[in-house]
Amino acid sequence: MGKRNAFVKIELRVRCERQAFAVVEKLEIGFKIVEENAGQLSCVMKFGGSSVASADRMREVADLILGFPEERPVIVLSAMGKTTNKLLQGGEKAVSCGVSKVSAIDELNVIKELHLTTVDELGVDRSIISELLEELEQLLTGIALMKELTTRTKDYLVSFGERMSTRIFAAYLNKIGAKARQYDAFDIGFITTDEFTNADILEATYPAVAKRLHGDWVNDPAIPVVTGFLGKGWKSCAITTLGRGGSDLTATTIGKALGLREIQVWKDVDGVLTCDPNIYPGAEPVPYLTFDEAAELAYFGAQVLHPQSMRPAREGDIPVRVKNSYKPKAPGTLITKARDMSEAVLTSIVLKRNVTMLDIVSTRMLGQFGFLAKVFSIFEDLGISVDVVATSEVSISLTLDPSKLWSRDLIQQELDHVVEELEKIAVVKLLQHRSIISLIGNVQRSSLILEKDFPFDGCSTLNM
Ligand SMILES: Nc1ncnc2c1ncn2[C@@H]1O[C@H](COP(=O)(O)OP(=O)(O)O)[C@@H](O)[C@H]1O
Ligand SMILES: N[C@@H](CC(=O)OP(=O)(O)O)C(=O)O
Repeated sequence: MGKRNAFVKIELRVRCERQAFAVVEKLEIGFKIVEENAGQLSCVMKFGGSSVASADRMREVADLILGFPEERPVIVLSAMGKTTNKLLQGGEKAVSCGVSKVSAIDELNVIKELHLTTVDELGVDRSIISELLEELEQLLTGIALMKELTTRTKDYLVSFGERMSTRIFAAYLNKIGAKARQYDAFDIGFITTDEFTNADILEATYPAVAKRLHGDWVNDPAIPVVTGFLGKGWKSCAITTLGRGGSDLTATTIGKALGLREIQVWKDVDGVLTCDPNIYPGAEPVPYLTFDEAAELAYFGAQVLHPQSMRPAREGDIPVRVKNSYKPKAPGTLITKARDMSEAVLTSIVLKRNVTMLDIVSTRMLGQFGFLAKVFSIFEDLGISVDVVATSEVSISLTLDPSKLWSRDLIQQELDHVVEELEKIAVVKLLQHRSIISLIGNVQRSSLILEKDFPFDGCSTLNM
């Protein structure tokens, strides 16, 4: 089958969104085409908000990228600094401030100031973001008029951060003579579920993104600068986001889509550390991790990586390197499929806060079968995912996974509903605002880890 025909077929499938993710064999054609041309775009470099927080930082990041002339990277950027938080805070204020006060919202003015100053300091044209800034103010006015901020509107609102940072950075690269092209992820095939604020990437994304980025590169090579964090809902066709920190997932998705050699995520720390440096400043970099370890770590609360971001990298078997954009020479952390575990004992300690716990006890079920099945079918019916579970014959203690919700807190209404349903079969105790401390270590040596961390006098040696 000719290359062109193959792409036409894939495009038809992508357009027909309802069927798109069911046609796995078509994806293979897409990957083969990319493989034929391997060696062109070589890696992904993702820079988080702290790495592109100002004009100076953008200059440094540009120097860093151009300091690897042998690479032909795809660049993925987050919003500048704390822009996403500011957009959300601005949106919340707009709900209650009244239409006439929108232009005075502090957060709107801070965002305008930051982006216009950056544009001016980098010497690029203000016109690349002026329309977006106007559209942002109009959106906030719309929110003020409606007096509501839905999750769909939230996603549209926060998209301005990445849409502006990528436009500014691509314009700057062009200005200094490194030909670059800006892309909005939602326009190049990032197709997601319609779960606003926490959408999942659908399979149809991979061939669509590969086709667009690879096709443009072959026709007219220019460094692609892609918005992290954003997608397009497959039913709604509206802008979606991949959950907080979702630009890591954008990067690994592009890495897999194009079958690239390496995915680099550049942060403001020396890689993945032994624990959160905000809790223990003595945390040290972990040189090597497996995809599974990194996924566990992210899932159980290490803010450094998006919980879903390891999946595409693992599926594509593409190494992920976590590096410090402030200290590019630091070795960082290399995440791969396997590593030498012979010396590994305890790799990292992770804290997950604001966890909701349920103690479910039913003595009526003693000696009966089906208790666990009944409990879990309630969670299934209510669409709530369970995190950690400990069971005995008549009781279950479990924690609920808050990661599917923007605020990382289950909303009270949902909890009341769960408890109401469970109380039909058991006595239920709800414990909120708990924490989980997870030890990510070598499972083969778990007894040694427990012996060292929890000596039998009952005193934990954990120092957190
Ligand atoms: N185990 C950990 N290792 C490294 N950083 C961690 C860890 N746990 C929490 N962090 C925090 O994660 C931050 C980096 O993640 P994030 O802010 O999402 O980066 P970026 O915005 O640059 O992508 C660090 O500044 C650090 O404060
Ligand atoms: N800007 C988004 C997406 C993101 O990935 O950001 P960062 O890379 O700065 O964590 C957020 O703040 O969630």
